[in-house]
Amino acid sequence: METDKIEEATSNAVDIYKGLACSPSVTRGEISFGDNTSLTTVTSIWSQRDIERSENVKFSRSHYISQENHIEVLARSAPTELKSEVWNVQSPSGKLRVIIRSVKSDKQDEKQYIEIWNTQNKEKNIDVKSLDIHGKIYDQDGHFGTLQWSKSEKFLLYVAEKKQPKTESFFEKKPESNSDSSKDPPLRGEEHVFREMWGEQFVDKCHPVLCVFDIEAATTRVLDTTKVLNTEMDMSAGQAIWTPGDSGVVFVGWTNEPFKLGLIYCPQRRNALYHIDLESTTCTQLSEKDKSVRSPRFTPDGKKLVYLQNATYGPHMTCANLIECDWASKNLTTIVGDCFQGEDGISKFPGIYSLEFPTRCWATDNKTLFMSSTWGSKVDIISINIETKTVAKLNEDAEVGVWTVLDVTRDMILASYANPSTPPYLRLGVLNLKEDATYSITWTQLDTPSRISGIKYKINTHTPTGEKAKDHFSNLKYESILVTPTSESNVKPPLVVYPHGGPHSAIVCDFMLYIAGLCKCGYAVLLVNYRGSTGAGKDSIDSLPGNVGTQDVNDVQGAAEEIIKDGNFDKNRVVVMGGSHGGFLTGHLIGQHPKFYRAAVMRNPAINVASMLGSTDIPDWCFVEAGIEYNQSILAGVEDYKKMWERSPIKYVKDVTTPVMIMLGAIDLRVPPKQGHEYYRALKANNVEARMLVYEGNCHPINKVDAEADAFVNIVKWFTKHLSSP
Ligand SMILES: CSCC[C@H](NC=O)C(=O)N[C@@H](C)C(=O)N[C@@H](CO)C(=O)O
Repeated sequence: METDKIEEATSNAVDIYKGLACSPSVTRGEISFGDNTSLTTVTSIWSQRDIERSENVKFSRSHYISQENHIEVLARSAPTELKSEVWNVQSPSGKLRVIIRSVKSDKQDEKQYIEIWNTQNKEKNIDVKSLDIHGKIYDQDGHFGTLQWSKSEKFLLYVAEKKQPKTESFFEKKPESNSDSSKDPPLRGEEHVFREMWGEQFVDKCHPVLCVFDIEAATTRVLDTTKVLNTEMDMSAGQAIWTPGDSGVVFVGWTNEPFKLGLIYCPQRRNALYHIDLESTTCTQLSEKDKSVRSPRFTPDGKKLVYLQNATYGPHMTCANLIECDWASKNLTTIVGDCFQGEDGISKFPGIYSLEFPTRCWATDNKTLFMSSTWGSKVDIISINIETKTVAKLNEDAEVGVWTVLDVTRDMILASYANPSTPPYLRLGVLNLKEDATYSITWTQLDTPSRISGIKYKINTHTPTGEKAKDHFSNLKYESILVTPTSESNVKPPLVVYPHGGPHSAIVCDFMLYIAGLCKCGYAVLLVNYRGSTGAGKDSIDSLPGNVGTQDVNDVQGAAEEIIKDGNFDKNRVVVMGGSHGGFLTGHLIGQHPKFYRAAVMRNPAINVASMLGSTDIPDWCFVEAGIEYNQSILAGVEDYKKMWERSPIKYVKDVTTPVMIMLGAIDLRVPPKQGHEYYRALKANNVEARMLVYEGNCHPINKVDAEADAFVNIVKWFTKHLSSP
């Protein structure tokens, strides 16, 4: 009986996952205008899981739109699969396009090409290796990657790996003396020197440099950014943009010394904004010292430069400030500063929580920009007027979900919208300037949304109560999202409690494959944005470091007990799952509330912060979240290790009775797999049922198509097994 039930549930999970995995996500969108200004083209790039090929397939779509009186979709192109495109960027005039193509040979060695296309054909194709001046061109990695046309359309600006000298063994036969010794001789004995890279998922990114490609000459110049005023700066460069008139480049520079910390998901790394003049090659720092900056953008008239900034070190993601640099005077002004929740809760503007501005983000007024920003448990479109320093929310309250601004040009805005029951779809809007100098948007759906039936969701607001209100941040509110199956059955669905990772991130009302899948399998899912999550004010974020393992655990448990008290769920059919810091919280929840959860699943869990310190690419995280101020010269002492252990789930493993399934990415550099092994051994030592899955070739997210699919079905199987047993 029980086995049949498990088999049936597993088979059902496979079918449900296969169906939902076809939902594509949009990665880029661009509005363009042909010669005929009445015709507008929207080009979008999508990514879709292909389980049979076990890869994410990329494809493009086009919508052809008339906007005579209103926006009307005249035609849609069929999806076209994009093979091997790393970048695809149209020139400012629309007459040219550059594609960076990466082709793998049978021997799996990768070749890259710079392709220049006009509207008829491919004009140029350059083998990057033949330039012999830099390594691999960086992709759109969200931190370094850049590909920009100069306004003149004669040059390209991109980021590539710095060229490395050739190396050879000490024992290599020396060349004949008459051979050409002018070439750089290979360095002997350097083959095995450790080259520091930028951590998790950036293992091939060690030293990015800025490159300017002359299209006519088909030659590249690597910019020297080592001399900042009179100091020698060994830095990694990225996020580069042309200055007005193409006379220089503005870029973000990360110091490589004293050592590199993991960069992905960590926009608090110490860096600065620099300007290099292409004629004099002088390099000057634009931004304040000891800050973390990102996403520089010039106004269309070139008079102002804006960028996002927050404190360095400390919580890895926090409230960002919008800084304006007057280009003529280089004077800096804070346009939007830190925002706090205080007594008003999350209803008022909580501050800017975003990794970047859209590539094009300005209205034609040269002073209003549009961007997406996390606001509580959703993502809204906000406008920021840099003249009046005012912020406004653009999307209607009724549409609670995730709005992503993809492109803004000629007072048109392209965005995608999604929510837990609706995969992302495109909306094109016209910006309408109102009398109060703010904007409204008239939207047109470019596609009919493919809503998934049987799923409903709502946002709940929580305030710490009772025993859980003992900490001195108990005035701060926090949210959860309850995603529920809408089946007519009067059987109460089992509840999955799901704390997010980070901890300074947020789960938002997006379309999430696992959550939709669990819901279609009959589970309700409670996604908890505990205090310390982004999108709820800087005071909320600052409340958590030093209190992990208690405050966040109490918030998740408090939300779960509140929801169960409403009577819609059976308190004997509650399970818990989480990844990374969410796995950390899962361990705490089953250790501190041992009889509350029937089963648990952890993905790459942080188990023992003390033992993680020496092997993670984010040692700063171990200090900061344990409440210890960090800088890169700090060395942990006994008391530091004690504090880290005290805050870790391993401290409570002796009280765990809940069966646990651990899923590990074998090449995870963020939370090394040995963390999961440590917990697995401790559970087995205490005769607690434990199952461990190790996914070779997977990093911290475990998001390779086959691994992600396998993990989902194993999760459903694990929960079914332990909810079926008495
Ligand atoms: C975007 S939040 C994660 C930022 C944090 N980075 C630096 O400190 C981090 O990687 N934390 C992990 C321990 C973690 O919980 N990661 C989350 C979110 O990426 C996860 O679900 O993997």
